[in-house]
Amino acid sequence: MQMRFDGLLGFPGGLVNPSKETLEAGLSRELSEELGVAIPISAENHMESCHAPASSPSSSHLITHFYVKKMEEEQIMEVERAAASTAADHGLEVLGMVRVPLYTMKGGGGLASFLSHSFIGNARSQLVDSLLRFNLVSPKELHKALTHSLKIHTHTAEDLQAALVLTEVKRKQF
Ligand SMILES: O=c1[nH]cnc2c1ncn2[C@@H]1O[C@H](COP(=O)(O)OP(=O)(O)O)[C@@H](O)[C@H]1O
Repeated sequence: MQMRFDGLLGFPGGLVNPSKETLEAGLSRELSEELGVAIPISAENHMESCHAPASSPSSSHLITHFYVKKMEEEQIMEVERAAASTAADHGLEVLGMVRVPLYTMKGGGGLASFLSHSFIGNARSQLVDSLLRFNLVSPKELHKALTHSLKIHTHTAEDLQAALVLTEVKRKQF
């Protein structure tokens, strides 16, 4: 996945005008810009399509098309290297590629912690669905990780409150 320009986690991709190019050609183009390498995409890689949640008036008419492509570890490492060195969007639209930890540690580190971050649109559900569909994590493990994520989320809210108090003290000083 990637850290987007807006600080949210999401998948590489972008806007495609279907009257100008096919969805797969558009996705390959976007991947070249964001990952720095050409990755062929075919209709077989298509997983699902749905209306994008209306976060802004312009996004209310968008349909998201989700694709998954399996790659060898060496290919993934090549993508990671290119994404940080040759990708046109690096440091602008994309702040960095991130791997998804597929393990959960006792204290909730790993997948549970990863899933408690903030994601764009329904990217979290797309991730969970893919992990289940490709048997990368068992339903039981995922259930445990998500339950733990909810607990981490509560803790994060408390932590944010504490950080907010810090700014209040500073605000009164200036
Ligand atoms: O990885 C993703 N998963 C699910 N939905 C996404 C993802 N990335 C973007 N979206 C959806 O598409 C909308 C437009 O995304 P964005 O503003 O990032 O467009 P762009 O990537 O073409 O610049 C978002 O509001 C969101 O609903």
